Amino acid sequence: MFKVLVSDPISDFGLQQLNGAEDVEVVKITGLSEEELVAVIPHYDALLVRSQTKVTRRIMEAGVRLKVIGRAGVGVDNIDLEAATNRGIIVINAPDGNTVTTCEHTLAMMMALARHIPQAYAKTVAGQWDRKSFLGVELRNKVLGVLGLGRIGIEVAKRAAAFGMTVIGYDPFLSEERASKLGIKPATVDEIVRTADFMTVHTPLTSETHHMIAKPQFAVMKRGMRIINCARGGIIDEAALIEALDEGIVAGAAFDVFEHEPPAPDHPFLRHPKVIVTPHLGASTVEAQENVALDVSEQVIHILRQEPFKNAVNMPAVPTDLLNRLQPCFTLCSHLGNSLAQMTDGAVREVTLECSGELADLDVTPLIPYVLKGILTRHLGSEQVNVVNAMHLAKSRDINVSVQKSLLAHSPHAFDEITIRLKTTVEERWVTGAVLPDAGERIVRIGPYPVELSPEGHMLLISQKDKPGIIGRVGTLLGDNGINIASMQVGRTEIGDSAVMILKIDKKTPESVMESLVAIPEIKRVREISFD
Ligand SMILES: NC(=O)c1ccc[n+]([C@@H]2O[C@H](COP(=O)([O-])OP(=O)(O)OC[C@H]3O[C@@H](n4cnc5c(N)ncnc54)[C@H](O)[C@@H]3O)[C@@H](O)[C@H]2O)c1
Ligand SMILES: O=C(O)CC[C@@H](O)C(=O)O
Repeated sequence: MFKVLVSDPISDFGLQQLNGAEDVEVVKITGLSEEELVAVIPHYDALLVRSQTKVTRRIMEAGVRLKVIGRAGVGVDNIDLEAATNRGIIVINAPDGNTVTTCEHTLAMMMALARHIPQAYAKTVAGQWDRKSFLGVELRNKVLGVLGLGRIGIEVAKRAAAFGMTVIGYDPFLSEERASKLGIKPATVDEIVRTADFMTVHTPLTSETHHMIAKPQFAVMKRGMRIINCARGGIIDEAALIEALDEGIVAGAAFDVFEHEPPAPDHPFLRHPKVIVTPHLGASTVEAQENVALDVSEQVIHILRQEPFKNAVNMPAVPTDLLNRLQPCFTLCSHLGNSLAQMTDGAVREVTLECSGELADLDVTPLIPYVLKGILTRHLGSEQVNVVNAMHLAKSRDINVSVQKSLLAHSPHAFDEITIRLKTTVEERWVTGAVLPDAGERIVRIGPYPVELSPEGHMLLISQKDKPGIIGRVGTLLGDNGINIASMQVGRTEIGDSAVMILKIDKKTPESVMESLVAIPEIKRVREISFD
């Protein structure tokens, strides 16, 4: 039974799939301190959060069973991603579910700012009929500058056009072509601050976007600018903004997010007459909360059941079509990597993935973590290595990883082949595998020797001279020691040259038997290979 802890308020409707799963137990405990989370987390396989819970390294270190952290929303700045990756914990988010909701909140803030709605409301309900203090401005014919044209920024730009606004924008990943299709005029940050009437930010908070709008930008800003931030506190320098408001450079600001949340009671935004605020409500609609909860619940179940999943933040994104195409090869890659590591001596220096057949024309890099997981498990143990941290572990050990097109441009067979080459400090070896249409996973070559092996159980891999009588001697030796041979294959390249003998055996071979096998003069090397 998998245990899932939900530590922030998350839509019950959205959690129904988790609640209904027979193999999952969901526990909801909100408002826990770090200390309290550290105490309870060892019992859980998954943790589901919104933005309140800060998932620290300490919590992850205590989470000995923790496999996945699900963020019901977009931003993962409340999760220590590096710690998660190091510990092999998958972090997933729900990037699409709250896009429109947050875009609509941004527009609501922009209109409230243009027409002083919160200030006018406060005065009206306080009994004052003040029609003079709240002269607003129209959005029509104004220039809106959008910083960050991802999911939310683009939705904002589309709707702003309907108000008759001219939209200019900056995003390092926005091509001229896409911008023109969306009716957005590309501009630099400098051009935006100098020319826009309204400006809204929709970037993540990164070292690059931190204080992206600060003193130097306010110094050249168009007078009367109105600024909206429904993305992340810290993108706009709060102290510099207050100065710019007081100097009359900025006419008003609408903030949903703060550098520190919740802001201190004496935060200047909370009493500035030109600032309107909401308490991080951008994603707070029934629809968005259901969407994000449904998304993360579904993915968490997939991850716990070891099924293919999407939206991992600490793993490269793979398009669904490609994922479906590569998915049958994932375990094969782990098995190939694992068997190769067991047959190779020395410290791993280089790993190469070569594919033939249809695979040769695809981006097969998503297979690499599976190969590395198989290889590294031999030395680091299966508890320490998984597909999330395998790349990180390889990098930190200076292992060079590459993908090459197979020298055989096309597979000699009707199926795709995957070859893994491993170079260590002392030797280079390679194995080839395939997922056969009728038989499933198979190792089809060990080095140059053709074989057909299902990667399971225990095998003895014996390198020998191709001479008569050796098979009999090996069989007798194993039989005398009570080791049953389930099947045997022999591979050779040329008669009388070197050959390999692979014996599937029912149990592990004692060290003394291994020594006796190596003592047979024609046998060059013996390796036992076990699959979990
Ligand atoms: N207030 C809320 O409740 C709420 C809700 C949802 C999302 N958000 C936040 O809104 C922001 C945007 O979310 P999204 O879903 O659109 O994300 P997104 O990833 O789709 O878009 C972010 C865009 O920012 C761009 N970007 C990155 N660095 C930039 C830079 N230096 N200059 C200009 N552009 C840059 C990226 O290229 C990307 O296109 C995030 O910070 C997210 O956490 C807030
Ligand atoms: O959980 C929330 O309400 C905030 C969500 C928002 O900040 C996000 O990044 O998705």
